Amino acid sequence: MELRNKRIDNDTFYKERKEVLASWPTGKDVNFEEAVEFQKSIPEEKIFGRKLAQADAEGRTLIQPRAGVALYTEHIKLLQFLEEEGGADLLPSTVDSYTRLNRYHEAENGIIKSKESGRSMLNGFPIVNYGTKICRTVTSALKNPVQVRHGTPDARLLTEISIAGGFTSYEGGGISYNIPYSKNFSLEKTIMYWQYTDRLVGMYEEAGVSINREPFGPLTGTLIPPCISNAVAVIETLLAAEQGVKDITVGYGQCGNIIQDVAAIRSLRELTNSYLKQYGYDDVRITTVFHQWMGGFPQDEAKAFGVISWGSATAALAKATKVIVKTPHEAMGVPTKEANAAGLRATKQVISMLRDQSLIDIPVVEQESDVIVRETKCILDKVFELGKGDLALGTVAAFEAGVLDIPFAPSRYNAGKVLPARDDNGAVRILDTGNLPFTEDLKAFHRERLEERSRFENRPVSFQMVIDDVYAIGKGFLVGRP
Ligand SMILES: CCC[C@H]1O[C@@H](n2cnc3c(N)ncnc32)[C@H](O)[C@@H]1O
Repeated sequence: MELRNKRIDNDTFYKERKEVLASWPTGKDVNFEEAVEFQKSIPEEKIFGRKLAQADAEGRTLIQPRAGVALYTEHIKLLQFLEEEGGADLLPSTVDSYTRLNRYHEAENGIIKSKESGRSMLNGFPIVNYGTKICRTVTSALKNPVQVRHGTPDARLLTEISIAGGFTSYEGGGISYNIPYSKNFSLEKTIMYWQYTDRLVGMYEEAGVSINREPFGPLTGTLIPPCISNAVAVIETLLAAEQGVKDITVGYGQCGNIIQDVAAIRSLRELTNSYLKQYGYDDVRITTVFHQWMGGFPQDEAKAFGVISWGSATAALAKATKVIVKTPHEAMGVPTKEANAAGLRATKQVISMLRDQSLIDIPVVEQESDVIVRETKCILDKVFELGKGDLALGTVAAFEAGVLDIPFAPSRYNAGKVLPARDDNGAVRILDTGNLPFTEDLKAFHRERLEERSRFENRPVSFQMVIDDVYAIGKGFLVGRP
């Protein structure tokens, strides 16, 4: 089948579905009609998109951790602890790395070794190996809505089992789970794989079951200019809407300058809604998610709580619908349930204290947001032009041309020409725009902001600034001063 941004027809979908469900034994337990009935039996308060919509209407920010362990009995205890002791409003199931690479045999071994050793030998929850029934045991044991979080380029089987298993939200996208995660995965292939995922979600929607979708906002999580992550979020939203998805949460990873971060969320919401309207998708509900600091974390737990609280404050002041919470064990690895719950409580404390304040309409945020909107439009207009109106084709062509270019991404399909660096206030600017289709005034804006830093630091604008900014985090700073 040729790549096109066109709704997959039923015959093509069902033919592909046969292969997908046959790719691991647990696929045979998935029955669409039965799964629709199961999803319809899930109580209202556990439908992910409903809880997001309610919070968004009330201007509240919900808190959600990442969490996943190998043994499903332990995974239930972990998630119950996070909602009881952590106060999580929304729950995850973070999938292990083997499953993300479709290496289910190794995930199986991980489960066996975890049983033998009594500890989790996987860095997440192996949904495909457990299958529909055990996933339903997990999702039914919890009070709050549960979302599948992962990083899977080919997530077709994972989607089937996740939704049949009672999860009501699903993260990822054909760009955001490929370019920042993989070296050799063809972008054309992963966009098509994720059109399958979104078509399946569309079919559940048409059967009366609403599943929330969440493109992965932070990308490589390292100095990503908001216009680039916003462009990817809008593209994945439009591709999903074409397949019938109706409930989407667009996301962004904290960069560190609070004005820019608030403006990023404001512009992301504005851009996503305006492009959906422009392309005729009038019935898609949009919410936003802010990811707490995705860069390196201090080992010292007190300092880690400082970073967590700073991200919580930014999420609240940006009026993000949801914030993804880090833990004081971030520098060490998979957190204990106690550390994970502590991160949640610290976050909720700050979110609650700031719930009556907002920075989204202050002039400096509006100005920054306008710049991000203009930059993102330059990129998206070029993407459509390269695709001669077809967004999927335009996306592949845009990466080939470096019109879409994600800093520090491992993928060989990524040009890697764009070089970000922080300005004197720590906002992420673009030192080398590579082939980004910016207007001259936008290029001048970035140059001026970096020259301001150069004057302050008495050194030329150079690649050294990029290196210093990457290393600054480990030293507890944002701007890498000489
Ligand atoms: C792109 C997401 C990276 C983040 O995802 C966290 N993460 C990964 N796996 C788990 C897990 N099994 N439990 C709790 N957090 C987890 C990492 O710490 C990192 O912050």
